[in-house]
Amino acid sequence: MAKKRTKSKSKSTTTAKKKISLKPSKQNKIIFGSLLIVLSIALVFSFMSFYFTWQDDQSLLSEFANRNAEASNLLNKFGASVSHFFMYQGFGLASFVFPLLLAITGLYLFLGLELKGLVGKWIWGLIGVIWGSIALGFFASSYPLLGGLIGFEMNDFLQDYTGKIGVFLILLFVLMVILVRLFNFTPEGFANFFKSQKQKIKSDFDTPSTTVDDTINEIEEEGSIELSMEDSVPEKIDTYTHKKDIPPLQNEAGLDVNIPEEEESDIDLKVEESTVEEETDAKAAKLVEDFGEFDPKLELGNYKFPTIDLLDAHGASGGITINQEELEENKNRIVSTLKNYKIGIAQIKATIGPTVTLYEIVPEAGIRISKIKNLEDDIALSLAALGIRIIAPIPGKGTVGIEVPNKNATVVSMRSVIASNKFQKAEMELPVAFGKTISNETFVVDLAKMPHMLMAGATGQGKSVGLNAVITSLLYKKHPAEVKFIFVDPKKVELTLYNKIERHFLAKLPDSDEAIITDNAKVINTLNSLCIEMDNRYELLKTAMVRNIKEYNTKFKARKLNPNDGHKFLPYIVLVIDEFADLIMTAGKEVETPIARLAQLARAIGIHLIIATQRPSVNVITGIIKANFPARIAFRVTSKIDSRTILDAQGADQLIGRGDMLYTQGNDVTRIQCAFVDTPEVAKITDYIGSQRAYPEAHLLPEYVGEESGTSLDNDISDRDAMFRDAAEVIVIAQQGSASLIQRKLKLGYNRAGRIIDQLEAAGIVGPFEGSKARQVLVPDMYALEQLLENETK
Ligand SMILES: Nc1ncnc2c1ncn2[C@@H]1O[C@H](COP(=O)(O)OP(=O)(O)OP(=O)(O)O)[C@@H](O)[C@H]1O
Repeated sequence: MAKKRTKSKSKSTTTAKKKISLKPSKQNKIIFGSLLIVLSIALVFSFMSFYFTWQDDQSLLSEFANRNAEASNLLNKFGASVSHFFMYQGFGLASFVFPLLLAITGLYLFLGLELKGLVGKWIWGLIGVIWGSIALGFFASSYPLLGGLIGFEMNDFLQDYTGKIGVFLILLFVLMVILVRLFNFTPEGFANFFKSQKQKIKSDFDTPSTTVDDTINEIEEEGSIELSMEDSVPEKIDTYTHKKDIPPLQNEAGLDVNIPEEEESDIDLKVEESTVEEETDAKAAKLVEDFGEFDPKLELGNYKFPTIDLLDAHGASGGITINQEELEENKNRIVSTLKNYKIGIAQIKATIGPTVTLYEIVPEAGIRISKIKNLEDDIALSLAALGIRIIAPIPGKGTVGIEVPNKNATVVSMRSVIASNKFQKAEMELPVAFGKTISNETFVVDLAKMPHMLMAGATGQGKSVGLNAVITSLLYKKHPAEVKFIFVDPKKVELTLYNKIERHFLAKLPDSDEAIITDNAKVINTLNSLCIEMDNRYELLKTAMVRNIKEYNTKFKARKLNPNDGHKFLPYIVLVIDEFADLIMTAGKEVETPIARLAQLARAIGIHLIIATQRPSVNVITGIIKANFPARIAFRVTSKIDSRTILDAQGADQLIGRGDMLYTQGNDVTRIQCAFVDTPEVAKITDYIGSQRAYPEAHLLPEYVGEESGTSLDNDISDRDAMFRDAAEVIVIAQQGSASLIQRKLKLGYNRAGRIIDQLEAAGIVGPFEGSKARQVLVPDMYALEQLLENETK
């Protein structure tokens, strides 16, 4: 029953809604507008004749129903009654405002203008009516017809409380409010108005016919003129052209008839500009109305995101296992250890995390935190546990933190972090769920904001798992149309699983067979191709007049960017490089330069880099790389120096391994237990995605013709570098084909030496590029070189 009632109720509300939303048709608007205009004319006639006939008609007022009774008013009994109501019993002469308001409303309807602007007019009109009737009641109290009954009574009422002077002042104040708010009255404008009037009159006398040019000159001489509004001109503009939203027009509308031509054309220009923009907007709106917003996911519209049951719970029931005894024991050890160093504790608090428990200590008054900091190593030694980290003080808290590993660490499963509310509800571009913090909160960050990530850790400490956690997070949240990965995997085994999702999620060079890059030489081409992609994307952003990929894609989805002009939906590109050390050792500058370039510039256009390395030494993580990777992750490393290299702080050497990691993005260092995702789980996910309908091929990156590809080498003797012969000699004597040797011996720049090496290759003096090794020298000695060069010139 109750259900029925609510049903019927909701039905009635929907029909009511429907009724409300029914817009009057254009015809109805015209009819209603005409009715109001006619009514206003009738009122004007009635009101005007009322002043001549009211005495005659007064006796007839009660005989409205009597058909034979005839009134003297121009509109007979109707006119007499309405006028009596408005003029006599109402507001007197001020009632003329009503037909004016009716006429304006009628015109708005008739011309089909937006009715929003009417509200203000009615409010100001009613204020004007009340003010007018009171003012007339006050100034013409002996002619009560002028102020009407309301004017007379209100005036009387006010005078009883404030006296004549009070009423006068109130009227003056309200007049001021009306002038200032409605007519933008300012003292300067007032003065200027009189000044210009005076000058006009003067010039009228001096030169009877003033040209438009003269007026312009006058105005220019006076500089910028702030003019007060002049009676009905702005109103006219408002009512008939509805160009209220162009302030300059309104302000200058106060000018007399001699508005300088240029000013007018200036205004016209502005109007045109806005209409052009409006036009494109309107076009886009029309397209959106017809076809809906552009949906990049449409091509794979049936794509199903991986389900949570593809991931294992890894035995974790969700709770953390730490017993009270262990807590108590650790507390006692901390207290007694600190006591040995004469550090009293006022308070101690424990926060239990998945792998470590944080004991927060408030030292007794008078104990310096620096003392605890100095004793860091001794305390760690006394507590005799692996993986103790002391944070003195905890930033922003003023307490000292001691992190002690739990005896039984809890595995944080990827399943639990993916299922967490925080990840599911994350409104991020590229959400990454790393794991859980020490306070057992799921740690989710936006890769798009990082914007690049550096990951380091000794072998076997959880780097590959960490990389998989990042990739899995993105696979669970993003559609294949929104993100593309490029994987560089010199170890050839870690990322091969992702081959199955090549046509969904991977990007590759047009000429390559494998999407996952295992060959270091190909990395250089890919990086350079990414640089080209970056430049192309910047160009697109520039033409679209937006600042970043998010704005660009929003604009593209709203169909404001024409695909015929080269615009397209841009997916995010995530470049993942495992074993970066290996890469930098073999290719050096050749990878460092494009990586640094990408890291510096690619954030706005949606290219993000994730670099992982086993060896976080300074020659791998160079200054230029470090400076451009603000987000760093350290798994356990073997030395304090490595920790400093990666985090600019120590602590990574004190981690306990197995996914225990430190994350920093600036100053704060957060300890996190990385989520665990096993290879079989990744296989299940990639199988699940791979079995679905895919794009015809992987996302193609722009083509890049590498300098080392050999195809571009031409053996043009006249084009050779001046130092070519010297370089050849150096190489042959040393029997070592490296550009750096030429650089050193001949004191040349890197680029020039590289060019010379190319020319030497083309001349057959050195062999092709071989990655980490120096090039083979094909000429055994100086004699052979002489002969080779001589033969060339013949
Ligand atoms: N988050 C984690 N939770 C639990 N155990 C983990 C976690 N991360 C890694 N492990 C354990 O550590 C082992 C090694 O991890 P992983 O293969 O990721 O190390 P790695 O740093 O990539 O090593 P390498 O550099 O040799 O590839 C895993 O097989 C797993 O048993």
